[in-house]
Amino acid sequence: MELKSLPVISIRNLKKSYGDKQVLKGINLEIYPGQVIGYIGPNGAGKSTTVKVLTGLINDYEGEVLFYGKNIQDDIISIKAKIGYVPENAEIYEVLTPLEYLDFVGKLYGMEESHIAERAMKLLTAFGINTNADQRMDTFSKGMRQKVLLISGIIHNPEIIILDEPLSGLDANAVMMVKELIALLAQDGKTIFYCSHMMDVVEKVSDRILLINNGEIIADGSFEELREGGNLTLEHIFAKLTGKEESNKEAHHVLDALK
Ligand SMILES: Nc1ncnc2c1ncn2[C@@H]1O[C@H](COP(=O)(O)OP(=O)(O)OP(=O)(O)O)[C@@H](O)[C@H]1O
Repeated sequence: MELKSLPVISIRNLKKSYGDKQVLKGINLEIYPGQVIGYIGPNGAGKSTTVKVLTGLINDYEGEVLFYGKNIQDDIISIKAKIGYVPENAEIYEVLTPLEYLDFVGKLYGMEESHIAERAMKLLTAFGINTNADQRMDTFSKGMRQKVLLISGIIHNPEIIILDEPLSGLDANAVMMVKELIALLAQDGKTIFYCSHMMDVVEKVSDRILLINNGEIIADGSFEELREGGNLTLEHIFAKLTGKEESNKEAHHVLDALK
């Protein structure tokens, strides 16, 4: 893995607890420009909690998080302007149209009004929903809403893009398009931090995969490195490293419980 210049993000001994439950147990990471990080782990492992720390939504943690060498706690406003964030289960203002919503988001990022409308229309066209630009989003399908959310995360052309399950609800064509888009954004020098349970997608789009389990990073490397010369899929590597190779047995237990 080629490491370029200074890290965009440095996480040092990050710990986070909810009450007396520690969910991040001392995470250390350096993330470099242009990297596509696939952040994977079982349900409840701590992925969304990490993302919330990185996006400034959680600030009662131990350890340090630096963006371009600056502590995020010291300069969260200017750091937020450089980040595009697509949250999992985001609330979207459904009574608005995509153009109204994107205008609102663009203004939050300090974009010029004329610039927002032009870029929003281009992005809506690229995602194939330009004909719905003036339609209220409470009439939208799940995938259409997800596309608007994705657009709202990149409309200000951020340097760092943080995606929490961005493909949820998207059809196969849109998934392919987003996969290609992630690769192009990375070629363009953007740094991408991407949480997902879709192992086949993570395997293809990430140049570095981080596996978190019980609040600790237990694997860090390219797909080839994690495979260690073997021919396992990422799904198998995930099961092996998280000690869940018995999904077959678990499925039988569920069925037994119904009898
Ligand atoms: N606001 C909260 N209050 C208390 N506990 C929380 C809170 N948010 C998350 N947790 C707990 O922290 C742990 C990590 O949750 P987190 O959402 O980070 O996991 P995740 O890896 O994103 O999981 P998933 O894959 O299911 O989305 C879980 O045990 C969860 O119950």
